[in-house]
Amino acid sequence: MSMQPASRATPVSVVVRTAALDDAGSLLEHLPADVPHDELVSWVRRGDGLVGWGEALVLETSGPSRFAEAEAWWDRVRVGAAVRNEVGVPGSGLVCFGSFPFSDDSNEPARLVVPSTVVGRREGRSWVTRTTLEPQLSPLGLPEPSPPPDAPTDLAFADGDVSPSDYAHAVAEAVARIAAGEIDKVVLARDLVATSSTPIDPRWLLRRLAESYENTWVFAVAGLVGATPELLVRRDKGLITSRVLAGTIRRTGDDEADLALAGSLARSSKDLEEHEYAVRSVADALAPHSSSMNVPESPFVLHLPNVMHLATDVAAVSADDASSLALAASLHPSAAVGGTPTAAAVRLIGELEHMDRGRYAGPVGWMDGNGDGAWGIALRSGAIDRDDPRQIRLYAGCGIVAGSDPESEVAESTAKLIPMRDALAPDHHA
Ligand SMILES: C=C(O[C@@H]1C=C(C(=O)O)C=C[C@H]1O)C(=O)O
Repeated sequence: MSMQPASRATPVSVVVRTAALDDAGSLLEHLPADVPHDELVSWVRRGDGLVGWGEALVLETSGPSRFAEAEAWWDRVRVGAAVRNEVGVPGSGLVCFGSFPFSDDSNEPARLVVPSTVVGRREGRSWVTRTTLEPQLSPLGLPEPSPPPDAPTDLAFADGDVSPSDYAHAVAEAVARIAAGEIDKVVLARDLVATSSTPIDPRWLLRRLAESYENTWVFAVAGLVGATPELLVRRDKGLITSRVLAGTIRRTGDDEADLALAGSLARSSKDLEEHEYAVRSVADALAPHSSSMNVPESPFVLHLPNVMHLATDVAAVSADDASSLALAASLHPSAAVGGTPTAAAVRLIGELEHMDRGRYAGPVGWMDGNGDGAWGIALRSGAIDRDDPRQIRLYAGCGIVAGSDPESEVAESTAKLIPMRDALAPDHHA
């Protein structure tokens, strides 16, 4: 591992080799047991995506300039990299993974990492990439499969910095501020701490999440693990896409009742209004970087096992060379996790929320040497404690608008915690 200060002065040199594989099979099953858990990375959806491990290069950065510093660092790595890539699709060749704190003044740094090994799969093509600091004649095969991960043991949950009743109070105060005309929408979150008697293995969580949440991107970067249904931005050659979510309903478990609820969600003026704020914030941020854009007029209902969301897929044609990370930086924080208007909403979060979100609700994802990549919003996730990996902090938040009810928002946040709570639990099949 090597720490690189952010400066444009010198290219960072790495040697990158990508070779095609016949079929990578299940990506998550390649993650090895014998590397430090916080060095495992993942971005997987329905079997496609990238997993990786080991740290060829790492950057830590924080504060308001964290995105700009990450971009500058990536430019230096791109310039200095010697790449041999026989696959040539986005995500092959040089790749970094990253995860950024939500707030400019978080105590937690952003982490960017170029893994030593990445295994990728996209539309029937598979590959492996090795990155080293010196040219090396290392074999480009896959490691022997590791034994499967163990479940956490003796799991216990405790309130985090924001208890459910603290949360209800904060929501009530936010509703008052909205009624006073200070702001239109603010997203408030709370946390929950889970403790196991053994270190929590991200491989366990990733497999469990991927099994149940196929409509999500299952991610891990530096101990932040989750399954997000919300894609902040993807740049794939010239095409930019974003999946915006806002407006939520809890599922009952009864399919027929849930369908009726989905219908009411699609007609609810409170949810449609909340959704509209979120879509507009994304379309406005992408406009300067695109030549044409498609914003569907009305949202669809995205079904997840725990909740349903109003969802809109925005698509645009890239008009400049802004990288996927630069686009993510210009979109963050969208109204889905900040509020409207953005600056006032972020200030109100600082005033009412009483916790450090860390990397929850920040961009998480990957980028390749061409700037293509995908960045999700780190939702439905938890951060494994760096000093005590038996502990994980889970987060969930809700968009508060005029008419939001504190108790319903507590219940909605509880529903949003289900994916991680279930993923931590011992296997129900066993
Ligand atoms: C903030 C979260 O979710 C966001 C808030 C939503 C809402 O309030 O309806 C819906 C999806 C996400 O954009 C979270 O899951 O923690």
